[in-house]
Amino acid sequence: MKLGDLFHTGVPVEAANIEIAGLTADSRKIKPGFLFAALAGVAAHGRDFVAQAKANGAVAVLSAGDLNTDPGIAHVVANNARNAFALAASAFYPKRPQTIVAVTGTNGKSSTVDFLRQIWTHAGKSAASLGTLGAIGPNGVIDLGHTTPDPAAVHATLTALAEQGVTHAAMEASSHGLEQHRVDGLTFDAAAFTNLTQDHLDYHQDMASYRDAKMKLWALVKPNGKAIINADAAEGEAFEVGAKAKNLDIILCGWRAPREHALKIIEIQPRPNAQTMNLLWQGKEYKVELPLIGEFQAINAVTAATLALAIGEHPETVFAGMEKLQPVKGRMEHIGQSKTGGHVFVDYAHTPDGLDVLLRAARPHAPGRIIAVFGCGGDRDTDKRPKMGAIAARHADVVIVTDDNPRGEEPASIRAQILKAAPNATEIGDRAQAIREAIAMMQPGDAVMIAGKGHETGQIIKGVTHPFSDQDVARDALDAQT
Ligand SMILES: CC(=O)N[C@H]1[C@@H](OP(=O)(O)OP(=O)(O)OC[C@H]2O[C@@H](n3ccc(=O)[nH]c3=O)[C@H](O)[C@@H]2O)O[C@H](CO)[C@@H](O)[C@@H]1O[C@H](C)C(=O)N[C@@H](C)C(=O)N[C@H](CCC(=O)O)C(=O)O
Ligand SMILES: Nc1ncnc2c1ncn2[C@@H]1O[C@H](COP(=O)(O)OP(=O)(O)OP(=O)(O)O)[C@@H](O)[C@H]1O
Ligand SMILES: N[C@H](CCC[C@H](N)C(=O)O)C(=O)O
Ligand SMILES: [Mg+2]
Repeated sequence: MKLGDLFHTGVPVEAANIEIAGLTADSRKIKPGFLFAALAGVAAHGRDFVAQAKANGAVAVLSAGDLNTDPGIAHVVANNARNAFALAASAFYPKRPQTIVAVTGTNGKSSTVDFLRQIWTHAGKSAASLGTLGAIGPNGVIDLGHTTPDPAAVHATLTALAEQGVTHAAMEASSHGLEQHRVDGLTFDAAAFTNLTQDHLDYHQDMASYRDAKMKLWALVKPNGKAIINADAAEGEAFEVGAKAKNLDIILCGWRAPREHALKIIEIQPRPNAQTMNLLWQGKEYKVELPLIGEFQAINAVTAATLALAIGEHPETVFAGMEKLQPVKGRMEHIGQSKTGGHVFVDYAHTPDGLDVLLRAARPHAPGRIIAVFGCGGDRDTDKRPKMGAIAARHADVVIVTDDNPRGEEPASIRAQILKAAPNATEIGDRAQAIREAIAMMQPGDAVMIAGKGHETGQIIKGVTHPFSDQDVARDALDAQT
């Protein structure tokens, strides 16, 4: 593709015909014939890597006009270089599934897009989900590295999925992704908002900026497209106001949804391995046997179903698909039963609200005690730590504070910040040891809730990822019981 075909403006006339073989914002990924997007970031500025990009074969560079020196290759200048990079990526990778929807919110995105992929697949569609768990399609999983990866990866992956025959894609839109224009260049048929509670205040200045970042999603929905909003969610009303301002067709879902133009939850009856739901859609009540536990997963399944209905799927097909839903890896995942009869679960709760919701969802499965094992990630929002400590102290009977991904921080210091609000908790830094001790102390009716790492297969300590799986450690501990 020619450089002139990638940008509306900013391409020097004499450079318009340069053949572009690929594009990236990472100088280390440049191959001969590539365009390098030199972007200003949090930790570095791409302009410092132009020389490396050229050495690797870059033939053109995109910037916001802030390179400070002449790059010596074709130079495209755009006011908003991140947006221009995303639009160029969408032009470079023009193929995509016919129907694309996005999900934003603090918690529940991965679960919702996974459930939607399953509902679509059940309805006979070739479907994919993209997000924290990778791009999952009929041909397997493509690792994405991020919940919402950079624009080149977003568009390349959608093109790869379209080439596999995928017609329906559901993707997570993280606040970082929206703020950094990672999904610009896409027009969604529908988008959903799950909830907004505290997270990522290390990156967004405050809750208002965090909310504004998520709200950017509405601007990427097609004119008169659908906005699905969880009516029970914190900040749901603000998102309704935002969607109205963009003239979107709002469809609410949840307990507090109205009876019209909404998917309303009438009743949920929890069972040991399932939940019976009564749902109201277009004046008709449907009884759905949802084979999942945890009310939050019922809410996410309802959000996914609303997206499918909004796009025009038949209600009978959608509700039948809900009855076939498989759990999502690392989301209230049942690992096994102890000899004493208690249950062990692995979950990805890594925010105050996530932990609160998880521990309350655990209660019906724990006639005995709830034993919580969790920590907090390093180089992330520090303000979450005491809040999560207090929530664990309030809702769990036994709290073990351990390490999550300490990353560049001192693990003991992260634990101390949690323990300040959970003074009766036990501190066991070694996560495997913490899980083993929790399982060893189980008595009849107890539930062990291992939170924070969910599907993750590694523990990041000082820049090195060590293989680690909560599931494997818990299974080994259960197997080793005498
Ligand atoms: C804060 C943040 O989101 N940072 C992401 C962002 O970095 P940045 O643009 O600030 O880049 P930077 O590191 O300052 O570097 C500036 C520029 O120089 C380039 N560079 C840098 C080094 C080099 O040798 N050559 C080079 O060209 C970089 O590619 C970048 O374009 O863009 C980079 C490239 O895509 C990401 O790797 C990086 O993710 C960091 C590592 C990260 O941890 N991000 C997490 C917090 C994140 O994005 N999470 C969200 C939300 C998760 C959720 O809650 O669901 C996600 O969507 O995954
Ligand atoms: N609807 C919900 N409301 C509150 N908490 C939820 C909800 N759904 C999931 N959670 C909690 O959040 C955790 C993460 O869920 P999930 O992976 O679906 O969210 P996510 O938004 O994709 O997270 P991330 O931002 O890390 O990608 C779950 O393991 C659970 O503890
Ligand atoms: N998307 C989240 C995931 C957090 C997972 C948790 N295990 C941690 O490392 O804090 C983040 O990158 O902030
Ligand atoms: Mg996710």
